[in-house]
Amino acid sequence: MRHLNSMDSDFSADFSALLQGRSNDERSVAEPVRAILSDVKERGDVAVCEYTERFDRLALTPEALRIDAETIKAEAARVPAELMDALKVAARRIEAFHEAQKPTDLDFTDSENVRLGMRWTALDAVGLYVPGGKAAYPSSVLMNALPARVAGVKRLAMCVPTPDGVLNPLVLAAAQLCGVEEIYRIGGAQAVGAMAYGTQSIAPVDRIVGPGNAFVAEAKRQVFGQVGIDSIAGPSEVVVVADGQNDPRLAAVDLLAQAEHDEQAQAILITTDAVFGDAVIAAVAKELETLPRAAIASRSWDDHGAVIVVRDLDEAAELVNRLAPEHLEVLLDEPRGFSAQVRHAGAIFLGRYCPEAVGDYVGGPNHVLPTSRTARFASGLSVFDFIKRTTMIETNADGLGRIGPAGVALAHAEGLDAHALSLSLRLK
Ligand SMILES: NC(=O)C1=CN([C@@H]2O[C@H](COP(=O)(O)OP(=O)(O)OC[C@H]3O[C@@H](n4cnc5c(N)ncnc54)[C@H](O)[C@@H]3O)[C@@H](O)[C@H]2O)C=CC1
Ligand SMILES: N[C@@H](Cc1c[nH]c[nH+]1)C(=O)O
Ligand SMILES: [Zn+2]
Repeated sequence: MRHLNSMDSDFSADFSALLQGRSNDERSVAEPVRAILSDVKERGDVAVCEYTERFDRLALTPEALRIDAETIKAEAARVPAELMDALKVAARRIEAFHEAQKPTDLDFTDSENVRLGMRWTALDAVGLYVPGGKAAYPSSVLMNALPARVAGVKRLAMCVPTPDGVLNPLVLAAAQLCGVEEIYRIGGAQAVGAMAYGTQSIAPVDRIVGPGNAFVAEAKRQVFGQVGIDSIAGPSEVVVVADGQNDPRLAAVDLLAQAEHDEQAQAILITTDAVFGDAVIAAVAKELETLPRAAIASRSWDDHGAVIVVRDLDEAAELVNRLAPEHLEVLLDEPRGFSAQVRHAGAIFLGRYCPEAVGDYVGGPNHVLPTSRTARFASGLSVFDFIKRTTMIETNADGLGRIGPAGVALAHAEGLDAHALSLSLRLK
């Protein structure tokens, strides 16, 4: 864990090193991912099966890649009723929030008698990546599938790794709840490749969405162009901004809630109170003594964690904007003023009673969010990832008569005479 203080003379260099640190890690998986993707592209199912045996310790044949309907039903039926109820609470809230995002089409006739429009159409086929290497993510099934359903996508194909062949009943129950029936028990770069290029038994999709570890995130980056992707949603990150008026244990568990996802996850505390910062560091160490996933969380905290002491909240906001974190928690009495200064963050959690875990499960907004500072230009998963725009122009002799001459002039200026003729021959 790095312990920085903005008043120190070497702060600027240390902070830059913190910004740089994780992107170096990410680049290291680019080559292995490239090799896996090209192998899957070339050899299809056979390659997918081989990588699944190697990385998930599961021997498969092409016929067994897909989880059959009977198995889905039987596994989902094992989920206790209380857990099913919890899933439904989450699903209801996620669905309602995404329903509210649906945009309206444009259709109007302007003053020059030209009718203009823009209409939204759902994608035909989408691949949903649900992570499952170090933890199972039923919540990510909901976050992926519900916006796609709300958007009206026809075909939803889902990939979820099943290490050692162990199926997660709640993951399958969540898929069933969302009406997802085409599910493959594969993960990692090989699953992304299979959905992007298609194999003998998996038809290609038009866009791949969903979170995953560094291999999954890099694979999505590399298949972009062949298919669309949502964003780079890699190993989780949180920045917690807190004054000294918080319980150090609460800030500590918020940081660990992120660290326990992955050794590559990143949790950063920014505080105006140095004594509080020290108390949080001690509280993290104490929690790690008993946390079941301490092995993962302590690697993440040691390698990528940071506590940054700043002069004031304005400086905190500046650093948050440079970090462009996936998640930002604002543990202040008046969080709105602070959050108004933040331009770059995937999702913001406001107030002392709104930890990020609210958004991971039951808040409503999506938890599939841009990582590695990509929140500078990217956004979390939403209905917009499952729809696309088509623009429309309709006019008649009158409308063309009004706007056509300017088009003819521009066509001549570009030296494109057929363009000019195409307009001028229609002008009276
Ligand atoms: N940014 C976001 O919105 C979210 C991110 N996450 C992140 O998703 C990730 C989930 O990670 P995992 O549990 O690992 O599941 P995962 O499903 O993303 O990755 C497991 C797969 O990684 C591949 N893999 C593992 N080691 C490999 C190696 N040495 N070479 C090639 N491939 C390898 C395997 O194929 C395996 O199937 C975490 O980092 C978590 O923070 C989770 C939810 C939301
Ligand atoms: N924290 C994860 C999401 C999550 C799923 N389950 C628990 N947490 C992320 O958004 O990166
Ligand atoms: Zn989480």
